[in-house]
Amino acid sequence: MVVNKYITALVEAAGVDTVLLPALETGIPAGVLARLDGICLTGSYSNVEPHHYGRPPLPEDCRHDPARDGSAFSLIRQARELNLPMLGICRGFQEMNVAYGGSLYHRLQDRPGMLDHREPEGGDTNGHYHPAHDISLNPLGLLARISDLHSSRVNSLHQQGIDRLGQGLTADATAPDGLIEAISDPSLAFALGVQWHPEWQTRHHPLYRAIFTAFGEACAQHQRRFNA
Ligand SMILES: N[C@@H](CCC(=O)NCCCC(=O)O)C(=O)O
Repeated sequence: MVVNKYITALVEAAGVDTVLLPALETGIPAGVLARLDGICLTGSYSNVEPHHYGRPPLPEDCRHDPARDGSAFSLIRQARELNLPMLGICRGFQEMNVAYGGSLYHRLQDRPGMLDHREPEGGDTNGHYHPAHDISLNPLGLLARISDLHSSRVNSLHQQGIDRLGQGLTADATAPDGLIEAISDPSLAFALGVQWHPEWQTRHHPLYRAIFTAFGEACAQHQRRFNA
């Protein structure tokens, strides 16, 4: 399943048609991605299983999704091989970092000096996706290039976060507590991951809209080069 806000942002702000791929623990079969022009890895309340980054299991009450892990890591590997545009959001951002050999912190709110990055308790959905903390953008990163911004304020709905940055990734933005909030792979045409949720009401957030617009442009360029 996918929450409709992702589809709305992809159609309205990226201008792309969408297909949903299944979560398969054995991964997405080779050849599927050659027929696509980009992939968007969405958020999920489940967590990447720590054995993927060499850490002990999380507590029993933490939600896992091995099928999602299997699909995501096969999609990221194939997208890198094909230089297929890739946008990772929240869990998708974390999957990208792990796929590049990075690792994750768990329960950021329990770590000294770290902000509580979870969504506010109670309230309505709009409140959950309200801007929660500032980010500083790396002027050399993809995010700064596509948004022309030095800083912004973003929503926050997560308790895991990047510990070790994956090999070959650039840290494109950081939170006030130093947590990496955006990553990119400069060796690919377009590979961007963000810890927050830019799919939420892209019409009202120029940074969020710029992310999807740039992703859509990268997909269109890929189609012109490879699938015309
Ligand atoms: N489980 C991870 C990732 C959290 C995440 O993706 N949250 C958003 C889910 C709802 C949505 O898609 O908006 C973590 O806790 O860090």
